Amino acid sequence: MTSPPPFLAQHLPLDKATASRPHITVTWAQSLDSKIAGVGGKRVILSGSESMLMTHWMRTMHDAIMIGINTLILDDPRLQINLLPASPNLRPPQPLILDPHLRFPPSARLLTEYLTKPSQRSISLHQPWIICSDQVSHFKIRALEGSGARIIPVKVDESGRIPPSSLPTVLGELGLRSVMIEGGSKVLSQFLSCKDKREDGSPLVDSVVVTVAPTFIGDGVGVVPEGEDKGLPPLRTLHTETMGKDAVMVCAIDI
Ligand SMILES: NC(=O)C1=CN([C@@H]2O[C@H](COP(=O)(O)OP(=O)(O)OC[C@H]3O[C@@H](n4cnc5c(N)ncnc54)[C@H](OP(=O)(O)O)[C@@H]3O)[C@@H](O)[C@H]2O)C=CC1
Ligand SMILES: Nc1nc(O)c(N)c(N[C@@H]2O[C@H](COP(=O)(O)O)[C@@H](O)[C@H]2O)n1
Repeated sequence: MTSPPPFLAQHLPLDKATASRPHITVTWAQSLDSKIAGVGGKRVILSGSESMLMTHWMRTMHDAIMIGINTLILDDPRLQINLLPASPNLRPPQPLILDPHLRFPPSARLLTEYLTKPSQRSISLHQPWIICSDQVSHFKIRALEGSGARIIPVKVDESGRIPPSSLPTVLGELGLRSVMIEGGSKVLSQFLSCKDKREDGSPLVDSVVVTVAPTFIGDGVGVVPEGEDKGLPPLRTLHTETMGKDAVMVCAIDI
């Protein structure tokens, strides 16, 4: 595959995205029993080669990619596009980590690769940007900045959470026109269940892309955390594609 799967371009209207109305895609890979990881958050490779390649295409189509701090700690991901053909026109997205308390370990691959391969900066490696609570101490912020990450303090609600509905503003201020939210479970469920609409009346999340792998995990991490499956919105299927052994669904929130 030398260009993105046509259904992605067709059903993710990223060309319409602007900094004042960034496109928000929520995406994950799950088993038939709705799990995204094994016991204790052990990473499981669910996507086959075809759907994983599709995920890398989707990464390069977005300005940014966002994960929760637990996923960063458990998976130590690179969030790269190494499965795509080498091309100066294809860039990985800007990594954003949702990390209210600054638990980000300086040993994370996202940071160490950025620091140790300076020739690849701005080409294939981005400085990790960490979105934290504005209640975090300046001392903690300076320490992590000193390790090489960019820290972005934002307003939190009474429970210390960054309200999902504030994401479009945060993205706009950072000059990012689109984000692909890749997980994990807590992040996915919060963004999917956010009932606040955008200023134009549209749902917060524009696109939902789910890879379903024909496998059962059993005990493990669900798509939504246990007990938090209330208030999830109805979805409308825009497209289903078979990719190797997997099924990929593109949906929109139906409100
Ligand atoms: N199959 C797949 O496609 C994917 C699977 N995964 C899997 O998901 C698992 C991790 O999921 P999970 O444990 O739910 O963790 P997450 O990766 O969702 O991270 C959760 C943490 O992120 C912070 N956070 C989340 N939402 C907010 C918010 N609104 N405001 C502020 N902070 C927020 C909190 O940090 P704090 O606790 O500090 O408050 C929270 O505990 C891993 O096992 C990973 O392998 C991950 C991505 C994709
Ligand atoms: N699309 C997809 N399929 C799977 O089977 C997965 N386990 C994931 N996980 C997500 O990808 C991140 C790791 O990606 P890299 O190895 O860095 O490319 C992981 O942290 C999850 O966000 N995704």
